[in-house]
Amino acid sequence: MKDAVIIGGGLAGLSAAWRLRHWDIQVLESDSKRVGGRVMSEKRGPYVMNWGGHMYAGGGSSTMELLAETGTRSMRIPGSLQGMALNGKFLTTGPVMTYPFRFPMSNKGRLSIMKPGAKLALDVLRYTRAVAARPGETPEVRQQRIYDFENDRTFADYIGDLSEDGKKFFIPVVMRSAADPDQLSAGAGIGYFSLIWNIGQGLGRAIVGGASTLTEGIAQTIRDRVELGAVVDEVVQNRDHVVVRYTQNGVAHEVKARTVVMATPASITHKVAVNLGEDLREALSLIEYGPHVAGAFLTNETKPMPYDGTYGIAAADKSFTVALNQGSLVRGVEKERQPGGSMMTFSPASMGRKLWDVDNETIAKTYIQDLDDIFPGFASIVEEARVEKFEFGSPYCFPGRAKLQPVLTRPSKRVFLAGDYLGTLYTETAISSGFTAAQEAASLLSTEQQTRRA
Ligand SMILES: Cc1cc2nc3c(=O)[nH]c(=O)nc-3n(C[C@H](O)[C@H](O)[C@H](O)COP(=O)(O)OP(=O)(O)OC[C@H]3O[C@@H](n4cnc5c(N)ncnc54)[C@H](O)[C@@H]3O)c2cc1C
Repeated sequence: MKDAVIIGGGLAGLSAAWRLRHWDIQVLESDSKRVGGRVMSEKRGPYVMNWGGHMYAGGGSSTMELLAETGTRSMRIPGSLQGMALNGKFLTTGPVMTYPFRFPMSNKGRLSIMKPGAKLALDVLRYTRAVAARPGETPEVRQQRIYDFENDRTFADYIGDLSEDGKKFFIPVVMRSAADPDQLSAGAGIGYFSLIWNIGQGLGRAIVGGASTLTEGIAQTIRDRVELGAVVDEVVQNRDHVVVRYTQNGVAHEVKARTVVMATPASITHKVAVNLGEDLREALSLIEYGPHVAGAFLTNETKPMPYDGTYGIAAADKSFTVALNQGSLVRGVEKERQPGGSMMTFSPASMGRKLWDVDNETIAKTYIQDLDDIFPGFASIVEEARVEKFEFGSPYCFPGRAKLQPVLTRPSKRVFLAGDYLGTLYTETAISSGFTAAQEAASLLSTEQQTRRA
């Protein structure tokens, strides 16, 4: 019997595995080629091509703890996070509040942005005050308050009708959540503006050598205990052990464990963990994810580019909502501009759904064309391009999500849940929930070990 079986080799599962590595563990990952899940990057010389999570939490976070424990280096993301391309102009500096006056636009268009902009600015202040950490409270209490903020209506209901210019300005920001404005809660939408306008607060670091350095590094440490291509079909919790059934290379397997960490997306956990409490299984079935389609482009320019010095570039009227200059990480440490670069684009929510059935090569061409519209000449410098699709791109906070949180996070017996759907900070939630699940499993294992010895 294993001490712990960890199901899912994404960031949550690997964080749990890392903390449980001194026990007799096994990690079961359905992908037959790689661990990492929605963390996916590949190195190309000094550059990194990236398709998944790219911005990580800083000081005081579980992410920083994991990076320190695993000896993984990170850096503050260099470059502006507030680039924006609209109506043929690219802005990258100055307060975002001044952008409506600096983009080419009719006065009527500008005026139509002012009213929702002012309303949002006030509510961002209210949000920032409401969600600030309070002395003595646990992270769980704060998390519940974040979910509770304006959780009774959608962002579309909150913001009301927007002009065409207003839509270009506000909707791409909200859609980065992987939800459309009529799916996302008003509070989560306001939270996104708080994140963007307060620039980098929360997630502002990058992993040196690419995000997969972290996930592959952990997998390497526990390599003989990671099973790839192992699709878990059923998890049954019993009084003193858990039975895990999985299929690998067409062969059915069964493994017994004292504890299990379920670090799969919520809908898979719902399907597989067949005898968790009914209310918990129902809560799992209600979690919503939006898709992400992501493109990565390695470039071979030999001269400075207009986006040097900018990391995040919001785009309106394009096939992606945001372009992320991965080359910025090299720019931030070089003395002289070196040749080459790396760009990432992504299309969340309905934009991703629109591209879902289009073949990846065509999507890559569309992305390149759109990047070329913003940065003329871009198409001629692309050396390598690849698109990846993520069905469970990101979980998002919808109206009513807040009331599921107590059920999802209540203490369990032997099956402990982990994954980004348990909170609102994506990779940071994945890691912290992995740590919590590992701690609960280790605590039970230690108690039972002492009982057996006694
Ligand atoms: C394009 C994109 C950009 C993003 N950008 C950011 C960002 O900048 N910052 C940020 O913080 N977050 C970002 N995210 C989100 C972030 O990547 C995720 O929050 C995080 O990686 C989730 O980790 P996880 O372990 O919870 O889930 P996953 O990574 O989904 O891991 C779950 C694992 O379970 C495996 N699995 C599924 N079913 C089974 C089964 N039946 N049996 C065994 N294994 C199974 C999967 O293959 C997967 O490896 C982004 C995501 C995408 C797609």
